[in-house]
Amino acid sequence: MNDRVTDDPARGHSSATLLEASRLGIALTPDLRPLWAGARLCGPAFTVQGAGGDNLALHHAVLQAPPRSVLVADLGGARFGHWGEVLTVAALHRGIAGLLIDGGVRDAAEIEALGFPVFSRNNAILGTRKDFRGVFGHPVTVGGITVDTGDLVVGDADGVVALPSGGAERILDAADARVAHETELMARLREGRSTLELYDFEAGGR
Ligand SMILES: O=C([O-])CC(=O)C(=O)O
Ligand SMILES: [Mg+2]
Repeated sequence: MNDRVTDDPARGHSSATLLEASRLGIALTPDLRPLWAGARLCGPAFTVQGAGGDNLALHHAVLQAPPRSVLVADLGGARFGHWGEVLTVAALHRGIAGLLIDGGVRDAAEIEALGFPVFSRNNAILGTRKDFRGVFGHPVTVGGITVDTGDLVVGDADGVVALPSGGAERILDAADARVAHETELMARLREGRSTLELYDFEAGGR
């Protein structure tokens, strides 16, 4: 294992592996996308209830979230630039691991250059009001899934999953087993076996 994986609260597993291993409905809508190619989001959630078109809650959240946490913010899907380069620099300085936002962000190129993982519903230029101070640490709904503070959020090129904090260890152990099994299967495929026989899809005699 390399250092990145050792350091990784999700043991380096992909969103797809974690979803399959969980056997739960923990996948957010595919409409929440990485802001830049190669972004990987991973860490315990710190939840933020904001108001669409208003980003004061995010300015406060950066100060309240613990280091290594992922800000998980419900901005109602609104098409505004709720987050940009300035907030990214502030978040990086405080050791925040990334942002998952049901709403819009801006400054995509600058955020990519800073290497800060952001997953959002849209990119939008329009600036925001600064009126609503936000509610923190309570369950929020993002991408159709309820996320609570402490849930393990993992996002990559395929999408985002949120593992309930109480079940995360079980899911990670199941993901380890799934990866080991698939590594074995792929070795058989390289020897010339087929997916149909290895998975026994047609055992019913169709
Ligand atoms: O308007 C804001 O507070 C968001 C923003 O542009 C930035 O973070 O650069
Ligand atoms: Mg800005």
